Amino acid sequence: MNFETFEPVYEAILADFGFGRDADEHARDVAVEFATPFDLDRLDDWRGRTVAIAGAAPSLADEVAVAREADVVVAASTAADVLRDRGVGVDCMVTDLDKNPETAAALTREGVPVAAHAHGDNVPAVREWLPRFDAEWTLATTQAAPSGPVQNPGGFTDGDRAAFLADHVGAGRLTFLGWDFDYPDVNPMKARKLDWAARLLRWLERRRGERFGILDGRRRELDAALAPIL
Ligand SMILES: Nc1ncnc2c1ncn2[C@@H]1O[C@H](COP(=O)(O)OP(=O)(O)OP(=O)(O)O)[C@@H](O)[C@H]1O
Ligand SMILES: Nc1nc2c(c(=O)[nH]1)N=C(CO)CN2
Repeated sequence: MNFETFEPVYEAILADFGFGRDADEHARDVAVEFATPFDLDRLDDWRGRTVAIAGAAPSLADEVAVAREADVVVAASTAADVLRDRGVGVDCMVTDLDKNPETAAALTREGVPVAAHAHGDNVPAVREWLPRFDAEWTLATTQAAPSGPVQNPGGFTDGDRAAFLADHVGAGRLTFLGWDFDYPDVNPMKARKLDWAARLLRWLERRRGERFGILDGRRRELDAALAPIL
């Protein structure tokens, strides 16, 4: 997805959370200082393949078979640790550097691509961690307009950004593990972020002409939320 397509939804997210676009742009500009270009053609082997998108819901531990069956595994944030602890290799990690940046740094040094996200509320983490990553294996991302080496393939939370990245590089089928939109033990901010993750995934499945099972029973409500935006 390009930024022009993503922008109306981005604007709606900013308005809903009260986040500032200028703060996101500042974060992006900080990331530009540390990032080097990452050619997405390097993810060419995802094209047409089954890509598993691992979220970090507690259910993840019981669903690792979905990852084992996929051709490519993309892990959001702490999902990378859960999968690796269970012997499942991760082909890419997507993170905004807020929980397990050590894992992300280690993955880059192992030659695993990490999509590291800069946004208005994580500038200190961007400054601290991007220099510790192996730049060759780091894809710097923004939710604002792309600039220089910092790209925006679409999405908002770590998990849905993983799905948008897979879509962007031509994934054939997306499968999901570790997603639980009803998980009760999340704070109100996290719950709102998960609401947006669900809306973004609904938008993505509509664009792809696909059906993501994790959205079953929610499509009417999600379409109603998306209608005024799209
Ligand atoms: N029940 C759930 N609890 C937490 N994350 C979930 C859940 N269901 C799906 N996810 C997805 O898993 C991703 C990783 O979650 P985790 O809690 O490890 O990271 P996070 O760094 O807090 O994520 P974010 O900053 O994107 O909210 C989330 O971004 C979300 O897209
Ligand atoms: N400005 C801002 N942007 C974000 C934030 C956040 O807390 N603040 N959290 C995200 C994923 O959790 C993604 N983007």
